[in-house]
Amino acid sequence: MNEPIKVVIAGPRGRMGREAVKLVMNTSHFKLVGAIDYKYDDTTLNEVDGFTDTHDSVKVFSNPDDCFQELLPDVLIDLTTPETGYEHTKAALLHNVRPVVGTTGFTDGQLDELKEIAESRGLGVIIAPNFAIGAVLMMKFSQMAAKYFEDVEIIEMHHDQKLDAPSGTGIKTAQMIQEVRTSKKQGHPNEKETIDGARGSDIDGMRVHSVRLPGLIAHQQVMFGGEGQLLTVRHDSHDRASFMSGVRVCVDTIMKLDTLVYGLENILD
Ligand SMILES: NC(=O)C1=CN([C@@H]2O[C@H](COP(=O)(O)OP(=O)(O)OC[C@H]3O[C@@H](n4cnc5c(N)ncnc54)[C@H](O)[C@@H]3O)[C@@H](O)[C@H]2O)C=CC1
Ligand SMILES: O=C(O)C1=N[C@H](C(=O)O)C[C@H](O)C1
Repeated sequence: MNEPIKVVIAGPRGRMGREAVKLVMNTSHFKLVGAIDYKYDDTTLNEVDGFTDTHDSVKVFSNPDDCFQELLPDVLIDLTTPETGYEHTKAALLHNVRPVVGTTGFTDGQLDELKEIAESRGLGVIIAPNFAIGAVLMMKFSQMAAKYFEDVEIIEMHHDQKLDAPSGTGIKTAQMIQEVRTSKKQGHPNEKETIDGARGSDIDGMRVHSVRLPGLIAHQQVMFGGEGQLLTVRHDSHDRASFMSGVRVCVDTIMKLDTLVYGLENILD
């Protein structure tokens, strides 16, 4: 029998991290060997609020280098914050650990740098702004529609604890649309914002609007306007469990990659 894939999770106490801990613990060919958390250094996960005795073999580290050096994991799943996630991803690669990154908010420069490190070491990295299969389809359907409708506005809606705006999904959707849409500055040429930000952010002339409200989880609506018609493509994540089948596919796939893949759509059949 093959050895299980040894996984470390960064951000285990977070909303996504807790789901990922469940996923890894409940997948027979994955083994959760460690966690990275800026608190609880040198403990085991069962000593952390909300975890149980079943987590007593999961070592917690605050320093990612110590974690990778001691545990020699195969894969890091990072679900933290933009700057921390970038540092963890880089550290993982330098220790020959393959990162599956759900954390959003990386800059283009950071993505380029991580790709270069990954390729120079022949290691896979997956950076997936959205792990939900439905969200990937929503992005692909939007890309299909954008071939025929060049006027598009993206409305992404999230819980009010989210740090980055626009969301990773909003940016990725705009980038996928950009691949097929003739560049266009939308709206009236003389349009003027009388209050800053009224028209949202601007990606290649498309507008991206970010809604943040308690009660929301993760939702996005892409609206296409044409003469006498409106097309809306929408996806809703009502539960963070919606992201976990994508995380599982990434952990399974990453062992076969030797470069950086940005977006789950690139590894799905
Ligand atoms: N790709 C996807 O499908 C999804 C991505 N996300 C992204 O995942 C990230 C996490 O989201 P949530 O779980 O909602 O956030 P959260 O705020 O609930 O969790 C973040 C966790 O990171 C931990 N953390 C912060 N700094 C750290 C450090 N230096 N070392 C170790 N841990 C540290 C915090 O303790 C916290 O537990 C965000 O960037 C979010 O945008 C969220 C949902 C889905
Ligand atoms: O922070 C979140 O919650 C989410 N973040 C990701 C993003 O920025 O797109 C994915 C999903 O929308 C949930």
